[in-house]
Amino acid sequence: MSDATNMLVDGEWRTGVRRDTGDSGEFERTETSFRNWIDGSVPEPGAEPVDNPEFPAEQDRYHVYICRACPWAHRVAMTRALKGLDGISLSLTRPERYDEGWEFSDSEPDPLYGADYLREIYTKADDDYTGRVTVPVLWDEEAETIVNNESEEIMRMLDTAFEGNGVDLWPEGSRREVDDLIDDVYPRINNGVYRAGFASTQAAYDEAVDELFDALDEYDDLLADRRYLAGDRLTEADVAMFATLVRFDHVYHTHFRCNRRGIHEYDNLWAYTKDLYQTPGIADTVNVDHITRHYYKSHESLNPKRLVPTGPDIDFAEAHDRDERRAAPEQLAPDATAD
Ligand SMILES: N[C@@H](CCC(=O)N[C@@H](CS)C(=O)NCC(=O)O)C(=O)O
Repeated sequence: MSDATNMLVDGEWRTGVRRDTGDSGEFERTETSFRNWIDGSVPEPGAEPVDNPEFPAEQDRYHVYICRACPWAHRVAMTRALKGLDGISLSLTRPERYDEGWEFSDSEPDPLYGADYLREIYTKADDDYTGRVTVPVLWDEEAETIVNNESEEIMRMLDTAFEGNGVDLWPEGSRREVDDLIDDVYPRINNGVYRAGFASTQAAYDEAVDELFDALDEYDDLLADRRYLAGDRLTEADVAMFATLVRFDHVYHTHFRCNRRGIHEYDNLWAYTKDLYQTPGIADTVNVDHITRHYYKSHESLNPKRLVPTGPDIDFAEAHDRDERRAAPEQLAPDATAD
């Protein structure tokens, strides 16, 4: 079985490139390709800080390209905001992605090079590049190259290599637990919705949906007596989880057919989603209009008429009851980062 994608091949943009995806009808995500680390990053619990003078940890040297619709890019935008890394600049692609891939718009032009398409940023880094042109991208303005385009690694770099004026999302003492949570949430929930949405056989879809809702039920239970996934501190695991939960009812429920329940129908997951949304710095990173426009307009195979549904009528800013599960005091008031 194969499916078509648009990508760079030897630095040239190609549409409709066939990719093998296996016989089972299961969606398989391809690897990303720029995997450098900023000097001083700590990639894993117990690891020595990375020694890489090529990419020093100077905030004003770096830029992140994201799309507000993308859940992987969203983790990076949230980490930047919560950690208070104002020095790292950020810019947006337009939400829709058609045959030309991610585009910049007149209202949000590329601030560095005035590029029309994100693929120009990839070929500036490597004029022979073969691969998908994805967000997020961590760009080094001085070396004029992509440092890394893997969200989990960028999140970890922002958290460990740079001094921000906000909160530490990977606290000593819970690092292993946070990584175990991220490793559990990724296949079952973050990528679980995609496995359901892009399944191409009934069996693959059924299995993906069962696994997804088993995981959601489990996390709803876990959040009954703890404010955040790792206890009473907000961590990278919450950032990763929130990126999927905040998209769920508007997009994954309908577009990816994850419609057994909405997040607003879970007591704890819904209150938790509102709690995180209302954490200073987060709401500015959420753009429901970009989220809905992206998914419903960009995946022609799932939604050929590209109509954007108008519901559901839910409000992330409404009251929740989780305040009494207090966070550690130093985590309560990060300086929100405007972007
Ligand atoms: N592994 C990457 C995945 C990023 C990713 O798949 N981003 C999507 C948007 S949600 C994208 O840019 N897709 C473009 C494409 O596949 O051509 C990460 O987590 O950073």
